Parts: sequence; structure tokens; C-alpha cells
Amino acid sequence: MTQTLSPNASLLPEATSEHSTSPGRLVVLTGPSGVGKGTLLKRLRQQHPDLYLSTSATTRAPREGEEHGKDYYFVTRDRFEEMIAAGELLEWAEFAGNYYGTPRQPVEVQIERGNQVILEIELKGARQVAQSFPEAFKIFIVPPSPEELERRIRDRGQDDEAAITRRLARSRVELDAADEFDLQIVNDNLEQAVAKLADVLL
Ligand SMILES: Nc1nc2c(ncn2[C@@H]2O[C@H](COP(=O)(O)OP(=O)(O)O)[C@@H](O)[C@H]2O)c(=O)[nH]1
Ligand SMILES: Nc1ncnc2c1ncn2[C@@H]1O[C@H](COP(=O)(O)OP(=O)(O)O)[C@@H](O)[C@H]1O
Repeated sequence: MTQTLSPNASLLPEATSEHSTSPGRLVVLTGPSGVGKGTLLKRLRQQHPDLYLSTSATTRAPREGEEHGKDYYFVTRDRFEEMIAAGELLEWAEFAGNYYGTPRQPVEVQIERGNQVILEIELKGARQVAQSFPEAFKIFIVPPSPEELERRIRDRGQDDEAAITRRLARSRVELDAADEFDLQIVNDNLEQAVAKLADVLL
């Protein structure tokens, strides 16, 4: 039977142990495209492989090196819309022309086990989670400057010019919402930012 993670579920910050009988903890990590969210989480997971990150579904095409089921579940728009209709997503949003969403069931299973779950999602999804689960802890990753953010998006070399333009436009909206979050971390020096993230996630 599928457990439901009701909005009343208590997602206490201290309940992170695998064997805990306490409810788990939902953590949201947001920040503009190219700020380094993926890089930070990858580093942290290299140091702590047991860190549980939710794997999202998306209609975006895979980038070189990305794996289905690992980086994302890459699905068609029709399949994504079926998932919405069936209530299979905890939250979802359209970002820069594609759908992104969090499959509900794996998150509920981890929370029921008393584990911490990290959702790396954009602003609209973060707001949905904040509404449904007020106890979720929300972290916003900030770039050192708008110029450095643009440089990172371009240097990453993964997006065409139209996608870069959409991402930069959206980044201005996201940066304006940084104050809605419980904690802001500036990703300037990578090691220092990883250490700050480790302080709150481990
Ligand atoms: N709402 C929501 N946003 C997501 C989800 N998965 C990823 N995102 C966000 O979608 C945006 C675009 O992701 P992606 O195309 O991988 O580009 P990147 O973050 O710039 O590398 C980022 O802000 C992600 O955090 C999800 O399940 N739900
Ligand atoms: N602290 C940092 N200093 C310099 N470059 C960084 C830093 N963090 C990430 N990057 C680079 O910025 C680019 C975007 O990072 P990525 O993790 O893909 O961002 P996001 O997941 O937020 O879209 C990548 O090329 C990455 O290597």
C-alpha cells in the first residue's frame, strides 16, 4: 500500500538516522541554473554516498553523460502529463520550456523510514513544497555575482543560446526570491560552499 505523506507529517530536522523511529526530513535545494547546485551535491555525495537525493522526472533531453534513472527519469510530455493526472508527483513545474517533477512514492518511503531526502528543484516547486510541508528546510544557493552566473552557464557548454537566454531570464526571478529560504549559501569557493552544505545536511 502506498503511504501518503500528508501535509501534517512532521519532518523534524534532527531525524536523519537510517534506524530512527522519528519521521524523516525533507530538504529543498534551490538556486538559479548554473549556480552549481549539481556540482555541490555531487561533491557532497562523493564524500557521503548514503546521502539520499530524489531523482526527478523531466521532459528535457538528456545531456551528454546523463543517465536515465540516475540523473533524471527522461520521459515524454505525454508520460509526464499522465504522471500529473495520476497524482504521482509530489510537486512539478515547467522550467525553460520543459516539465520537471518529483516522483512522490520514493520520497514518502524514505521519509517513513526516518531518512533525510534532498530535493534539488526550481523556485515554483520549492514554493509548492513549502505550502504542503511547512517543516521542510529550504536552502538557496547564491552565485557570487550575475556575471559569474552567466559565465558558469556558458562555460558548462550544455545549453544552446535560446536555452541560455531562458535560464538567465529565469535566474533573475529566482534570485529575487532568495529571502523566502531558511538558509542562503554563496557558491564562490566550491570547497567552502560544500562544507557549509555539509554542516546542515550531515
Ligand atoms: N520543480 C522542480 N524543479 C526541478 C526538478 N528537477 C530539477 N529541477 C530544476 O529544474 C531546473 C533545470 O534543471 P536542468 O535542466 O537539469 O538544468 P540545470 O539545473 O541548469 O543543470 C533546475 O533549477 C533544477 O533544480 C523537479 O523535480 N521539480
Ligand atoms: N564554486 C564554483 N566555482 C566555479 N565554477 C563552479 C563552481 N561551482 C560550480 N561551478 C561550475 O559551474 C557550472 C554550473 O554548475 P552546475 O552544477 O551544473 O549548476 P546547476 O546544477 O546549479 O545548474 C559547471 O560548469 C560547474 O563546474
